[in-house]
Amino acid sequence: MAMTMAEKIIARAAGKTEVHAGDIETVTLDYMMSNDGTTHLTIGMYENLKHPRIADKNKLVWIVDHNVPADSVKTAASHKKMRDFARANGIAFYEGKGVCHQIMLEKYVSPGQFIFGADSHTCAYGALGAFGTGVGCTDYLYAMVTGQSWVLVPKTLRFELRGSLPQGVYARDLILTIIGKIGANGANYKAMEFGGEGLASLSIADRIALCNLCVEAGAKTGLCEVDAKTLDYLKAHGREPVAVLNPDKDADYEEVFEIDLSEIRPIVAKPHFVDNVVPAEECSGIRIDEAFLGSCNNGRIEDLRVGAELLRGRKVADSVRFLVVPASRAVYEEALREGLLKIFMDAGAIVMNPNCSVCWGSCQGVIGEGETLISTGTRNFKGRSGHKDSFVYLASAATVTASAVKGEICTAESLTK
Ligand SMILES: CC(C)[C@H](C(=O)O)[C@@H](O)C(=O)O
Ligand code: SF4
Repeated sequence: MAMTMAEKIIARAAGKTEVHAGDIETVTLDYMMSNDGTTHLTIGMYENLKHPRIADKNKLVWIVDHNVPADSVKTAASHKKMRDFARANGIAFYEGKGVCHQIMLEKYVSPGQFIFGADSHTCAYGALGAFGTGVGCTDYLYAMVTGQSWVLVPKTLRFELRGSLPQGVYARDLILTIIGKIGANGANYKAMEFGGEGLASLSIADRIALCNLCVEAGAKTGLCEVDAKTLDYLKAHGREPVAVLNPDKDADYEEVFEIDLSEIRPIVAKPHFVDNVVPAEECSGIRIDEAFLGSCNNGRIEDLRVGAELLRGRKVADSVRFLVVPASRAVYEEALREGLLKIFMDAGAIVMNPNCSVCWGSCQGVIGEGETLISTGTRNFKGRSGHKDSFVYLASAATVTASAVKGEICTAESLTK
């Protein structure tokens, strides 16, 4: 029987020729990523096990990215716990090198893999045709000890993309449009699969932004079909695909959405929910105190190029703190080489070290009572980026940068008019 991408990848991980939505399978993990959000808790549980053991240390990747460099004595202690454990057990360990998902995509993820991350946005790995999904630290611990876990094979929503995005419209606008359409629970425990001729027009950076936010519609994972762009990206990063597992033509989808990319427009998600989306123009004139360009969703070199291009010959408004945070050290170095960081600094932005920054909202750049942030981060929940009585709007790199210049929410198009 025909299979979706999710079914094919799970079948491979389960060592079977066929699985289908609704089956429960035991799977072998290809990688298990964990960050400083919860790893200290995992270690605590591990140390209480009667027979602690690690199934395969080479499959573990631990990354300190949320609160790095440490912002308190408490954080320093939990980082130390993670660092010491990683060293003692030979676990790949990164600290201050970038946001976990960006590092995974640059260095580890390959099509066909089944990957756990102790972080909800692990679904981003579908940009490269891998099944990535977020788990809590108890499930992580089980996988770390046994090398295996279980998965209920999800149903799939298919997104058939046509055409290409208009100039000045980005993958962030596309995924916010989709989330607005299906709602924050619209894909609960389902796979969101992206294909169709329009996919070819989306870069790998676009596909990462697309898959990364699928969890904000409740999805178990996001998946893009593997094509020449995927293989080029892998090659450029020195990797081969593990298995190209594109869906069968007559696979069984719960629903198929036809999306004409040329109809997508700049979108803003208003406080305090990601599916609270409106055309960006409807937010015009809302005063902002801070703007953030970064995160695992939009902190790649492509996003920094968009921001820097808009800032050429312009200044950040006096009333705005504009935080620019490359998603990884590789992105930072590339931005440095291309002269983008100089453009940001000359315009008055604050360029910071690669980390989750104010997307996470407990490290740096947090906003105060009554303040408003426009952000390329992933979430705008109440208190997400600072005080419980503050406001977070989500938008593309272009809308965020244009708003930083104007001091109020505006589209890049309105700035250049
Ligand atoms: C800290 C981590 C567990 C959390 C997540 O699971 O996503 C964070 O990265 C987030 O974006 O809210
Ligand atoms: S950048 Fe934001 S969404 Fe991504 S891992 Fe960090 S806190 Fe989570």
